[in-house]
Amino acid sequence: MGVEIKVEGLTKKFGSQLIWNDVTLTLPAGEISVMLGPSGTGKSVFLKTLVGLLKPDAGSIWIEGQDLTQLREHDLYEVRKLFGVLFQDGALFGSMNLYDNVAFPLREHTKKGESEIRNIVLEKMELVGLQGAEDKLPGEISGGMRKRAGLARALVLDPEILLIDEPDSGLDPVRTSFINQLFIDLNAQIDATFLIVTHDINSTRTVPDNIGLLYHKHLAMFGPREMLLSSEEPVVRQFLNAQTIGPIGMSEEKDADELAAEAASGQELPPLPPIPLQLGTSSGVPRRGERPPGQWCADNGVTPPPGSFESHTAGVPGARSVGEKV
Ligand SMILES: Nc1ncnc2c1ncn2[C@@H]1O[C@H](COP(=O)(O)OP(=O)(O)OP(=O)(O)O)[C@@H](O)[C@H]1O
Repeated sequence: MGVEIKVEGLTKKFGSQLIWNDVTLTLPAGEISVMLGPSGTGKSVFLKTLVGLLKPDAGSIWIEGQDLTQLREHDLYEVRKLFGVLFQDGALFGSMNLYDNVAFPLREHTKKGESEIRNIVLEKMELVGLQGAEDKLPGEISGGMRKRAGLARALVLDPEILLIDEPDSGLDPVRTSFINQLFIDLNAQIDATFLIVTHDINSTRTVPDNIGLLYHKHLAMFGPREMLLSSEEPVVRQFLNAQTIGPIGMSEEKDADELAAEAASGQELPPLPPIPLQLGTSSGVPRRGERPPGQWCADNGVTPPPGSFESHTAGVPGARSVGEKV
């Protein structure tokens, strides 16, 4: 399970507004990738394009030998079954209880009977820690529970690919850590390919196998976590370390005057912080994309910042970091 997604030269416009141009990347099968980018750079549009809800203006999306951008509506409908999508607010139907919300894709897309549906719904609700909440309405539960219910619904068709839009928006840091741990554990368990859009730097530094950054209408970089976290490329370095100094300004790109003033005042980017350990699964089973800490750096002749791979900063109790003794 878990399929590779190969994106080649993807371009999206709305009328004359270019959103991003010539995006090329491969989401490795069964791994967790994170997509970052300043607000408005088209991260959600990217997810919607991958799942075929929006049509790109150019480029290809290859999944299992088929280019999604060339499929007719009927074939696209079939390929969409490979995807589970978790939208920002869970996108639940307000008038349906959680059970019916989670059961919805099964009733809509399969011919399964109600007793089989019941088994699947209860299994997925348990997987996300929502057992006992079946009768609640979305309006009666917290934002974190709504996200978990949305996740349970995204899982009922056993997706090969999970697209997740800002799972941490509106969540406190503890709940963010719990949902991150849930993604890592699920990924190890169901072996789907994950793409998570987030603004949370802490999560980005510790959760994924790969990181991408959309900036100024293009993909600035995409690659293994250690590659991005050790990158000296100013945009990547500024974003991943949440700095104000660098090319990204309040309105996305600083103008020449702002950059000149920064240079004249002698402001420089602070040194790269240590690369944290990647978070492990809570059971201790290896992650799908697990590699020894520092391997990418060693393979590529990159000296990681001092103090790298000594600890992780966004763990939850009981969570094991890759490389930490169990
Ligand atoms: N259906 C649409 N029609 C026209 N313009 C759209 C449509 N959907 C998105 N846009 C525009 O595309 C741009 C990117 O939007 P998108 O929501 O993908 O950004 P984002 O990077 O996810 O932002 P944020 O981090 O704030 O959620 C915005 O300028 C938005 O107004």
